[in-house]
Amino acid sequence: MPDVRTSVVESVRVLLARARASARQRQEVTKADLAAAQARLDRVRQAAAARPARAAAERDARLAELDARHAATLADLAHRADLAGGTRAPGAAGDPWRGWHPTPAARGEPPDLLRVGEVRIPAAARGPSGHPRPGPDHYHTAPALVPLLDRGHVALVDNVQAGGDAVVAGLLLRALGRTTHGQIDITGYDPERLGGGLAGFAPLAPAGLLTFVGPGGLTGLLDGLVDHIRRINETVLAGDHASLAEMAARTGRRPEPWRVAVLLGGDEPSRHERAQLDRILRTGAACGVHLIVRGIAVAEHRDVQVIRVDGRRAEVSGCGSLPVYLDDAPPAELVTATCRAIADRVSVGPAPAVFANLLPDRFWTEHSASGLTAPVGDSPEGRPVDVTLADYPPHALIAGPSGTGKTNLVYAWMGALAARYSPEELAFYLLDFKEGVSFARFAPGRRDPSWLPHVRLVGVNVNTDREFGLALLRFLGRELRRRADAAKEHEVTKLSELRHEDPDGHWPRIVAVIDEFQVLLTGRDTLAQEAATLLEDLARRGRSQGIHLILASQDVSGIEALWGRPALVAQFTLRIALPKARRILHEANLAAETLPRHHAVVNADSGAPDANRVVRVPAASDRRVWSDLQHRLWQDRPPRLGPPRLFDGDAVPRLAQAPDFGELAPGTAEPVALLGESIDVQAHSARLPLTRSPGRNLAVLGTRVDEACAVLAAAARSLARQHADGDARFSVACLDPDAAATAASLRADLPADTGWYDAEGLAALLPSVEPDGVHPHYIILFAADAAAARLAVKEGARTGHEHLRRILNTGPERRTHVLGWWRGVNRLRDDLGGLGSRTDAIGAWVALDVQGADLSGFYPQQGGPAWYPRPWRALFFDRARHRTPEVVIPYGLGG
Ligand SMILES: Nc1ncnc2c1ncn2[C@@H]1O[C@H](COP(=O)(O)OP(=O)(O)OP(=O)(O)O)[C@@H](O)[C@H]1O
Repeated sequence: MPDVRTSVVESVRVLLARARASARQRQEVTKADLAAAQARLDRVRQAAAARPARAAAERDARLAELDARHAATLADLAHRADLAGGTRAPGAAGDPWRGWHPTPAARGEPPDLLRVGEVRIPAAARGPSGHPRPGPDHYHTAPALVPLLDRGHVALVDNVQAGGDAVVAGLLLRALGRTTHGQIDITGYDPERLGGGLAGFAPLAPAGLLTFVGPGGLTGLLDGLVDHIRRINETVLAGDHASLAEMAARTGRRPEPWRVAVLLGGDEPSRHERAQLDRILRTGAACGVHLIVRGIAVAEHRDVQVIRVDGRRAEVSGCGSLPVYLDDAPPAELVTATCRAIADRVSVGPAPAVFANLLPDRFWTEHSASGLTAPVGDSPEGRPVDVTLADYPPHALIAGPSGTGKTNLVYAWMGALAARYSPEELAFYLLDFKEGVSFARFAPGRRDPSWLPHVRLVGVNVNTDREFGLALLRFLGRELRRRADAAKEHEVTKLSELRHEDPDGHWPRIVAVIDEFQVLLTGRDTLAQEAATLLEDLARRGRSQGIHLILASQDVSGIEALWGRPALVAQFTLRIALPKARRILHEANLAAETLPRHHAVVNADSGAPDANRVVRVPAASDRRVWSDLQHRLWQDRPPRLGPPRLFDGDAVPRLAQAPDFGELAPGTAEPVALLGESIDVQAHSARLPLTRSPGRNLAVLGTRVDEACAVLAAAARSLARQHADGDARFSVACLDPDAAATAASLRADLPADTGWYDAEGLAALLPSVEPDGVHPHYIILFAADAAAARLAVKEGARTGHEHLRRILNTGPERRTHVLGWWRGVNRLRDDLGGLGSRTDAIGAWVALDVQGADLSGFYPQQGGPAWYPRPWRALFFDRARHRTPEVVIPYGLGG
């Protein structure tokens, strides 16, 4: 007999080993077996009691020993079962209702099992006779868990209403608490109590998370679920994954919600309904479709847990014959409060897509010869939505009212592209006409020295500097010609062919992004006209040369600016509409109207309704999210790639940092005065060559002292850099005390023999200037007009003005140049001899706060140039070189 007992315990051990080996999944079965072993043991004991008395002592001793071992094993098993239960039903899946709160499973983590009560395992306690005696105070407990989400279905068989209600409510609440808000769709079919059975969950209904189906609706409900299963199998799992759970574990993405249908009684299902029920029970779990059925008999299936409820007690099929004591129903207020909180969260919007999902496993593996393809977000089913720029579609228009996420979408798209294509394959040129610095993050900054290696140019705060937009278009136009010429040379027409013919050439695809591009095209001036013409040319011919434009705009006006040019618009076949964007899609295409927040409609067919693809756009604006990616790419940048050119319209450039200044050296045959920074792509300086020809003088015009001083000082400093000591003569006259500090600091930087004059000194200097044609002499006049009274006085036979005019007229040919500042155009005219006098001695001028019309006397075209003065900008015109004047930014004073 002891052998039998030993074997009983042994078999329990085996059961335990199996249970552990199968990841404790079948622990409930083990418990059942254990209970059976317990029963067998009792029977053995009874049999043993009938044995002759002389065996009793020995028997008792052995029994006692067995009992002790058995009790220890049982306690150990029960303890482990309890622990295992805690692991398999963590947090909201198993916590007691007191203090319960949702604890959604992490991304990719399975929601696992749900607790319905506790299993009671009788302990091997001893009665007064010394025999073991199971009793209510002598049992071990372990959680009774049932598989639902991703695992199966639950069928309740009960007579007593209250117990079953508690199980349904408990299961639903725990399921809601274990999943991310809004990831479960519940459908209630409760024909007898018309939804009363799920009343506490009603707050989920307005958020669309709970739907009630009326008494006649069972067929439709089951048909709908079967359809979901079919669709998910066909299009979501698509043969790549066995189940949504496996897909989530492997990819971290779960594109479909769980669908739980709660069927609470009703008439006997029809044959069709029963067939559909069976289909769902067989195939639903893999697709996240689950049933909680009560009062409807369902076929036995391994995915179905049957709970036979009898008041507080129940038998749960997974727990064998061990009794289960059901938990109380969750408190009504806990149910409603939880549901309300979930509904509130969901109403705010769907769970956002994730930026990391746009990035490939391995960076820089794609080739751009035939185009650029990258996702901008997920489809509502969770699949990446790829967007292509290639021969077709070549260019994109993005539209959406302010704050709908255009910039964010551009970031997401750029991130996805930059991670796929190396800087050899892709180059970005970025321009933001909005106030603010949204693209500045791509260039090195004070806080973060990294940059996005693909970016060659960033223009920020350019809202008043439309010239910079024009400069970018001109630059791209030149690049287009360069590519077209290279293609011609290789006897091909397209970038893909050129790359094939010239595999060693550097021909990345160029993507130029212009945010708020309409700023460039507004204003019916020559600038807008030239910009539109350039844009049209780029749009038309850029497609085959790998130059792609992405234009973004807030409102209709931007699009309208283009609309006047149908040929231009037609090239932008890729349209991206953010919520409530207007006129970007086809007229009959209203998809953007109903788009939720952080979504976009991507349409690669000029907005035709059939080509709509809805995209959930991830948050890519967050600096941390972005800088992680940027740093990775920056670390791997090709060594030859320097930082991008950053043009910041709010920044004041420095002469000392100007590339053109750095290149100046003594010995230049033809000295050049640098006047300020040109508004162009390469940060060149505006140059005034001081050749030996008539008119090579400079007049700076206007009342703004700092800017005038800045221009003159830059000119003088740059000239000084081109002459060895003693090679050239500098004379500085400062006639306005406000300019004294600048003039003095300039003088300190010029050769030691630089002359320094006031009005009196200037009057004495001018008659003595006799150009020798060998040594250059630069006469720098700060506020020349302030000396007018003194220069009007004769010095010998001539007035100071006459000497000045002599120098202006004849000096340049003999290497003597006047670089002067006059505080008004008329004052310059007066110094030149008054109205009607010749102005050609002033071959170049820089206008500050001077109206264009006032410059007409110094400008070849009637009416003067179009110039509306603005702070720290100047208009530079050189008769010898300019057709139209150029806007320059004076270099900052002080270094
Ligand atoms: N898909 C998204 N997910 C999360 N947050 C987003 C998303 N798109 C935009 N946002 C956030 O919304 C705000 C506005 O976005 P964004 O600046 O991109 O809009 P915009 O259309 O460019 O606006 P504006 O035209 O005024 O510049 C930002 O704070 C951004 O972080």
